[in-house]
Amino acid sequence: MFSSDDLSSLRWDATSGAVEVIDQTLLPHTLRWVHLESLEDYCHAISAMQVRGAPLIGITAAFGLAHGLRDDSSDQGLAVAYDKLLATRPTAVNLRWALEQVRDEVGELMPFARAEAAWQRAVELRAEDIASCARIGEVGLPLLREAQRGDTLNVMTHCNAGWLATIQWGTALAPVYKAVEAGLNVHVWVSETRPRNQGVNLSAWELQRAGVPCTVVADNSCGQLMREGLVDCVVVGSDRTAANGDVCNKIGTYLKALAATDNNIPFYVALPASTVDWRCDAGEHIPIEARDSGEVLAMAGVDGAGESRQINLAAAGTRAANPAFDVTPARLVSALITEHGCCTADPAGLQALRAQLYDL
Ligand SMILES: CSC[C@@H](O)[C@@H](O)C(=O)COP(=O)(O)O
Repeated sequence: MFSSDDLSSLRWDATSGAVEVIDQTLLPHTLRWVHLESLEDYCHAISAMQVRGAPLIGITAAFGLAHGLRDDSSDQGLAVAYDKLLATRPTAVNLRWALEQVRDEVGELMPFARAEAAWQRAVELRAEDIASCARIGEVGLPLLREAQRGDTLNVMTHCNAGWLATIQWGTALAPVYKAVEAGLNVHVWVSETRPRNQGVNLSAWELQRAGVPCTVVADNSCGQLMREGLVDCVVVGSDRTAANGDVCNKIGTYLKALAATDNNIPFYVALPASTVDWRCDAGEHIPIEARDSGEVLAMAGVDGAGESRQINLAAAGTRAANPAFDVTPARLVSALITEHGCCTADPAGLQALRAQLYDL
């Protein structure tokens, strides 16, 4: 029996040791679960973005490392699987964090005991992620209440930081789901998030599925909506937040933060503590993934008959650049919403969070 309920992005079967994930490259048109049966399957799922979103990337990698240890639990097997998984995507720090959690758990064990211990740790990390995200929702809810100016609470989000990007609840969307649960009249502006379209393909899909009213807009529309007073607050997730409060997130986040600041609109970043990179003192040191230019020059979707199609947008030979993330300076972030409470996005706020985490 697979572990999870309906609204979960990764499920596992305790008896067979199988793991399944939703293939997010097929959404919103097709909901298909794929079995991950080898270390290579896990690496492919992360690098091809069948799974994506910082927390989900981390949990998937944790299960991947456990799977790799089933095949080779020697020191060398552990190192090889760790390195292969770590190389799948560069920006989301949860990948390294989750791999370290598993490696630290099993590294000192005899090889024969490693695979099972790694599996147990991956299962725990999955459960912890669900609890953290639910808590992020609770911590963020009062901020959303405070931001609401009319009958409807209008939240803007970017990319997908909902349950598809985590296991359940999400980060940025967790307070939204909690607000709906609390009976607030919520509407979400979903920016499409070119070039991979996580907003229109994933956030709109999961919000609609949950019955939350939402409207997709082109990325370029967001500043104008803010100027017109149609946005009460912006909430986004993060792939890596530096110890000074600089926030790295999906490309386009920075522009939203600038527009929000210019319009006196709160700009919140929701993230689990595992997304803070304590070894990184400032955003400029965060590696920004450069993805294939084809993602900018072509668009995928389905035609009127429901057939998958990829269409070219540009003339042959057109050059494109595709930085997948940007860094929003801490000064543009109203607050960080974590499972441990809210903190200011500055060295003091992060230091206080760290002290809470490590009992300093
Ligand atoms: C809870 S997810 C926060 C971020 O990981 C999310 O906003 C994002 O940027 C995801 O990027 P992606 O390239 O789709 O993995």
